[in-house]
Amino acid sequence: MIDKNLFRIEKIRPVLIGLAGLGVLQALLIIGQAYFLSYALSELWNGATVSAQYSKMGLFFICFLLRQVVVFFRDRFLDRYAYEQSQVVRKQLLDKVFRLGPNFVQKEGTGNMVTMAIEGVSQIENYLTLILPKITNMMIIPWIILVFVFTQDVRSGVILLIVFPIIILFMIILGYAARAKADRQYEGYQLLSNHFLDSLRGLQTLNFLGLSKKYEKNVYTISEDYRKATMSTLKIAILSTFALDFFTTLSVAIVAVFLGFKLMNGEMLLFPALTTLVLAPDFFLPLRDFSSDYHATLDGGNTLKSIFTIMDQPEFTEQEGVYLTEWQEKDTVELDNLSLAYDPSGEKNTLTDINFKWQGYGKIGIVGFSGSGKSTLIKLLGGFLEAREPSIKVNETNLSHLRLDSWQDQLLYVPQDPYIFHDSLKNNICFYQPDASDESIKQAISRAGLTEVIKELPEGINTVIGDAGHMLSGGQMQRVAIARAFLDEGRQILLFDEPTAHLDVETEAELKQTMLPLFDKRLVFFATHRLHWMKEMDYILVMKDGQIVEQGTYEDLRQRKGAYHEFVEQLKGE
Ligand SMILES: Nc1ncnc2c1ncn2[C@@H]1O[C@H](COP(=O)(O)OP(=O)(O)OP(=O)(O)O)[C@@H](O)[C@H]1O
Repeated sequence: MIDKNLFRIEKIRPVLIGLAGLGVLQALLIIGQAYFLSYALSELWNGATVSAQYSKMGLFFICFLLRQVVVFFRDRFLDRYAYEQSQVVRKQLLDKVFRLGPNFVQKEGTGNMVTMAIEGVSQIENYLTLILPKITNMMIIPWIILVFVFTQDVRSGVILLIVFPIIILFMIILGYAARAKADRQYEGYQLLSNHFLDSLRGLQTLNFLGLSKKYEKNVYTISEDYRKATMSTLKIAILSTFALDFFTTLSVAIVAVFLGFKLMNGEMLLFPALTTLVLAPDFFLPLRDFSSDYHATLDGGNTLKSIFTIMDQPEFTEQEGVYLTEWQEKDTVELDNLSLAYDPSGEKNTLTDINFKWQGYGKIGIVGFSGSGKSTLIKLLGGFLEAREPSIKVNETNLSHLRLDSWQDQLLYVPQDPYIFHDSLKNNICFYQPDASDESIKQAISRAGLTEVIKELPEGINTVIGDAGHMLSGGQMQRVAIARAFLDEGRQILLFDEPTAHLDVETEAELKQTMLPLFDKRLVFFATHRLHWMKEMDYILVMKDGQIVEQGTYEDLRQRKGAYHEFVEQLKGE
């Protein structure tokens, strides 16, 4: 019944112990309330004066007030604790997602990740605030009350004791049903989040293809499924609340009937009978509280479970103490029979038996058909992916991945679709070099062929671009990424993944002239379909089905008439 994931929340144990202490205090105050109220009423019944009952009534009110004060301060503390811990969970989640890298986000879905980190974390806050006091109260208060009831009337105690497990059994059965429904609802929620974001992103394409109407239906169906799952969870929730209310009311009524008979038969005095009767609803109250909020917390519990499942995802192998010095002429990098899979637990490799060695600076071209593994190789070199074995050798160091600050700080990565932040064009260009001088920014802009583009922007270089800002074309975005590269001359290792795929031939030819000098005295990996770049490369890797099928200099490959030649001929034929 208690969610194991709760124990993974920071400082939860002292909080639970504190809540248990408050539970004991509340139970004593409940008993105090019932005791003094019943005492005063039975004295009045026996003919005592009202004024003689002031002290008992005063004690009753003190117990009552203290109980409210305890609950008030407990809830205030829990609100703060739940807020703080939900922020901690959010931070842990984001740190973990950063460590797991972009492939993980791709696999899980960006929409799902975003809702989990924003709305999901609020659900966790709600979950903690509701569930923690309910659990501790349920485990403590009824038992203390029960012990007291036994001291007053054994038969009533026995009735309460028998009914308690029956209600728990009902709660478990209905709870399982509700959980199954809530799990389905949560899956629907994740699907809906991903689907919604994908649809928004793809709206332009869908419109273009004339498919937006058809897709509208798709979105409607998924939303409807989610609505149905929510309604079905609610049905169970309402049913279980009704069942619990019915059983607890029935139990209190049975206790009342037995007490009534005993009173009529003169087997019992009014005071213990009244105390027992007043206490009976409070005996069941924590159980009802727990179960009525249980359904409201299921989504929070599910989010917590999903977040901890992400936290448990295996990370890249720890390579502590490895430090790679700045890349120089003498340095070597070697991939020795390297194999890699996006899903390391699966059999299928994306890259297989990759062998390649390079020393010092140089331009290495990577060519191959779509899906041959070029981007994957670039991502491996960028430290975003891990090989199956430690098959990467940098100088004398054997590594299974290059996610090392000392390596990544030297890198400059220009992907196929560079990410443009919602920020000014200037800040987007200064991404790697926030302190760059205006002069060097201007130079980088000019070399990346962005001068004319900037002239057309309403606020020039200070125009806000990216999502919800001024939109750039694919080619312009690539040029922003290339301008980043021009600006940061300190980085020695450049990784280009189709950096000119969105550019027209003329722009590309212009850019090529300014880009080539950037490659001097650096280690450059350049993946592309545009074969004219290969003439400029010192060495070429030809990839097919995740393997390097041929490698050598441009001249070598041309003369060899092997895989490269075949690739060129096929491209010509297309
Ligand atoms: N994130 C991913 N998860 C699982 N498989 C992936 C992922 N990214 C790529 N793949 C698979 O890995 C293989 C190689 O893809 P990769 O993107 O490296 O090819 P590529 O040669 O760069 O293609 P392109 O020229 O079209 O960019 C493909 O079969 C692709 O489906």
